[in-house]
Amino acid sequence: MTVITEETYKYSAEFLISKLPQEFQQVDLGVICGSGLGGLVDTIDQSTKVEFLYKDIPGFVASTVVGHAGKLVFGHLGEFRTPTVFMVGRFHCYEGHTMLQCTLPVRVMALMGIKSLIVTNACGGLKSEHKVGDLMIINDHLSLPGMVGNNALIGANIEFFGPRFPAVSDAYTYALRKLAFKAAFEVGISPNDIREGVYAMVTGPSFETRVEARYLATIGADVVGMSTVPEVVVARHAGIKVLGISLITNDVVRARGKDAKLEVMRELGLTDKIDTEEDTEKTFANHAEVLETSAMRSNDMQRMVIRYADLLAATLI
Ligand SMILES: O=P(O)(O)O[C@@H]1C[C@H](O)[C@@H](CO)O1
Ligand code: HPA
Repeated sequence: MTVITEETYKYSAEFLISKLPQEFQQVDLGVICGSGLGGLVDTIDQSTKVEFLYKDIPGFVASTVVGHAGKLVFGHLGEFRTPTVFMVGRFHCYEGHTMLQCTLPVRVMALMGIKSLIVTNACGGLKSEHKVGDLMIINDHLSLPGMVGNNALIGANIEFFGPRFPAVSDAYTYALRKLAFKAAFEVGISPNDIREGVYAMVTGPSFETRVEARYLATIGADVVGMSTVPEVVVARHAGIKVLGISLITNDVVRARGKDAKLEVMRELGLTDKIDTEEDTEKTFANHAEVLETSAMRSNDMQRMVIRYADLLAATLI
């Protein structure tokens, strides 16, 4: 396995800087586009944008998931033309990449000067009040892998980026969350369609079982996904402020599912012995539905991110 050291990050950043025009050698904002959400780069000034395929950047691994283009794009975002670097497609642990490989681009962005990062993702909603297509501003996360030994910062600490024991109890900056809601309302997103809550990370790639989904909801999660948290932890370690936006692309199964015993009792006419009625509702998560919902809502999310970038550029946060 390739060893990733401080030099690896610096080498990647120097490679990019050597190929970029002056205006993008230092960038202010980073954006990580989740499943099906890469269309944001079609909204930037196409005449100045510069693209690199991940496979051509030293240190980067390949992106293998449908809906993740696999390119790093530099461009001007919004009316204030904020110099921005976009990851169009991210790396996930379930692709077989380590946490260090998945988060390498965040440290490269840190070396290129970003002070602020927007992470977006597609996720499953765990709460009955969620609707498919709702947006959620992340206000906290629950890292299932991180809690059981797969934290993105495991290994020798690179002091150059940050301290051995960084605090992440306030990983999602309050002022940025406020700015994101302001941006959302200003572009016409209804308060009924955007929420604030907790993102739980699981590694995937299998979706949750029904009881896993109930468990996640019980321990405090509002939505569940397979990414984001490692990037956020590494960004916070490097002192980068983070805004997280989730798009609820599917309703995660919370029902108990069909009860085989009851069904057979019904079939044999033993109905007088049935004393409970089980919930038989069930749906199955699938990646096609995730991409379909992303496509449906990506326009709103793009307008919100553009407005947010302008509000951010106009403030001192
Ligand atoms: O990159 P994100 O977190 O948006 O991708 C989600 C999680 C899985 O990779 C995939 C499941 O459909 O979409
Ligand atoms: O239901 C889900 N579970 C986990 N990850 C996801 N990413 C999109 N939807 C889901």
